[in-house]
Amino acid sequence: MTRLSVNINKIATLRNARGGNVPDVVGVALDCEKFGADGITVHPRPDERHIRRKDVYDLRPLLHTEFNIEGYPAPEFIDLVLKVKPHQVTLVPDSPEQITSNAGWDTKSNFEFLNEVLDKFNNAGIRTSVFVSTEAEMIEYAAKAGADRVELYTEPYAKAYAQNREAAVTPFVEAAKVVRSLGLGLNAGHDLSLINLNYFYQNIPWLDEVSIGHALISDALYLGLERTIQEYKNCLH
Ligand SMILES: CC(=O)[C@@H](O)[C@H](O)COP(=O)(O)O
Ligand SMILES: NCC(=O)COP(=O)(O)O
Repeated sequence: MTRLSVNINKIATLRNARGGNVPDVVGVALDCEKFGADGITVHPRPDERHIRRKDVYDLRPLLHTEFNIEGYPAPEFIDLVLKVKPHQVTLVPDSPEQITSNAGWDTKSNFEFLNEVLDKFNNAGIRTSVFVSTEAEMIEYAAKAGADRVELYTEPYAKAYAQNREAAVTPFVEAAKVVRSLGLGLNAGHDLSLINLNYFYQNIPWLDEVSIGHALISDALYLGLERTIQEYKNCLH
């Protein structure tokens, strides 16, 4: 079964546009679960432009499904994750000023750093995932550094899908085979949508999890949150 983790960053973006608590980030997360989400993903960025540290603490005791926290492992992030103890932490190589994630880790150059950080989370019993491109060497070094899973950065797939979906998915299928041969779990995310998700899944049915936010929350404006989550789940079988 491939699990759908709903990324609720964009709900926090909307809330932060005004000073109050509308929409209620925790309430929306609980509704995502009620409507069939298998997990909730957040990516607290250092400037708290969407998810705030407080949201992460508020969410933890109330969620019934898997909680995945993504981010760059700066000391404050490591401290937050170790205190909150989510089911999974996903390490992303973003610098603070980035608009959004735009690349996987160079796991070879950052091997010692990743190894040290992964050790901390592994010792705390938190499942670890490392955001990577489809390059086999990057996946191999993520495994050597101690990751339980990798998350394939799917923006290149999403961008190339309209032109030639078979060519778009091929490097991801090859990478997914490498991941499987190394005994790692497999996640994927970034710009997955109702347009491109089912084809990705059909080609890589051993995917453990997809995390989806931007397109899913945008679709919910038209379809409503409950129907949207059901439609994304329908893409995963
Ligand atoms: C790690 C990743 O792929 C991102 O998609 C990210 O979690 C989204 O972050 P923003 O919502 O800040 O663009
Ligand atoms: N890890 C990817 C994620 O959480 C959501 O990415 P996107 O769907 O907002 O592009």
